[in-house]
Amino acid sequence: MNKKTILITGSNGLLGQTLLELLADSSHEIIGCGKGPDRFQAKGYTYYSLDISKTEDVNRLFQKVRPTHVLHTAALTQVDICEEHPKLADQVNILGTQNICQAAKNIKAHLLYVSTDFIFSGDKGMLTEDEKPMPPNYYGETKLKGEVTVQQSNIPWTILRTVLVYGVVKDMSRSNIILWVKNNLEQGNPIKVVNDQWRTPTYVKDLAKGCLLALEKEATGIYHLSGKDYMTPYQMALATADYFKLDKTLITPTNAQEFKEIGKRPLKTGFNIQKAMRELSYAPLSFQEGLQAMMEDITRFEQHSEKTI
Ligand SMILES: NC(=O)C1=CN([C@@H]2O[C@H](COP(=O)(O)OP(=O)(O)OC[C@H]3O[C@@H](n4cnc5c(N)ncnc54)[C@H](OP(=O)(O)O)[C@@H]3O)[C@@H](O)[C@H]2O)C=CC1
Ligand SMILES: Cc1cn([C@H]2C[C@H](O)[C@@H](COP(=O)(O)OP(=O)(O)O[C@H]3O[C@@H](C)C(=O)[C@@H](O)[C@H]3O)O2)c(=O)[nH]c1=O
Repeated sequence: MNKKTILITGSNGLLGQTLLELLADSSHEIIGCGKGPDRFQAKGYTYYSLDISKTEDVNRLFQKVRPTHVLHTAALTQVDICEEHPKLADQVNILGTQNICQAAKNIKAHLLYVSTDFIFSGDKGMLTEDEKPMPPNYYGETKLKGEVTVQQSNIPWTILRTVLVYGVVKDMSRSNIILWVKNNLEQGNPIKVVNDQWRTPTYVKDLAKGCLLALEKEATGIYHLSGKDYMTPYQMALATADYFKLDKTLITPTNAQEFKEIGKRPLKTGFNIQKAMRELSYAPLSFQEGLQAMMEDITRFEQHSEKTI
């Protein structure tokens, strides 16, 4: 196998830290980069602080480490912040991706860009890769602009779209619905959860494995990498309560009409993952298996933190 130099942007994030964990014993050279200091703090990679919106910094790092493959996960992922602060979203998700694209082009690297179901309108679920994008919020618009930049880059490119990622890593920059449900129910807080949005929730390790399958196979084009169960957040919340043996009566169904979020969420998304299963041998866990795997991750972190106290 030819040795690769894999640079991961946003390596402090949920997906980024999971990738670093899966690549810990890789024979390739692994480069992590993110805003500020390294928050994963483990072995097996070299970390550089990099704000992707700083064009010169991006060029300097790429010229220094000369990655053969770039896994671009960095983004402003808080949908409501993107809606309220569009210029900040532009800086990170549009200019940042332009910077990564140009720097990758200068060294002829293979660019793999992680994108989202939020580029789609929400009129139709279980979407294939050729569905027409129509973003319902500003975050989705910026991620779609990133896709267009990548597709026009004239270097080997891969777009890896995913949906409602859940999981746990050492130091999280944002929560996710499963952790949010679990933590609220453990504290006895009543929660209202929408039952008219539809997703295929994705366990973060499945997503990371899918990204690495595409990278190893040098696959190009667009792939949908998500979970395989088509569910509402309300169903996810009930399943989470059942799994962690928490009080389901604290969960009340609501709908997107009543539950107002600043950035409009698409009603129906969810991905048809047949292409990734066929061409990448992608094989995600079921939601139940994902909860089990996440539980094991949480236990491992709790044991690790007891050791380090
Ligand atoms: N989470 C989800 O449900 C979904 C995510 N995606 C996509 O997957 C990718 C990874 O998401 P996920 O890991 O969940 O999100 P996270 O928010 O956990 O990770 C994103 C990372 O990007 C970093 N980042 C933000 N701005 C910059 C910047 N200017 N320069 C460098 N790094 C920056 C963040 O830094 P910091 O930690 O300092 O904030 C964070 O570590 C994203 O591209 C997202 O659009 C797609 C669909 C669903
Ligand atoms: C906080 C909250 C969320 N929800 C529902 C609404 C929403 O559909 C779902 C997820 O909640 P959030 O709004 O936190 O997640 P959201 O910002 O919708 O997550 C998105 O993140 C970006 C990065 C993506 O790319 C998307 O694929 C998607 O995963 O849970 C409730 O029903 N009640 C609540 O109180």
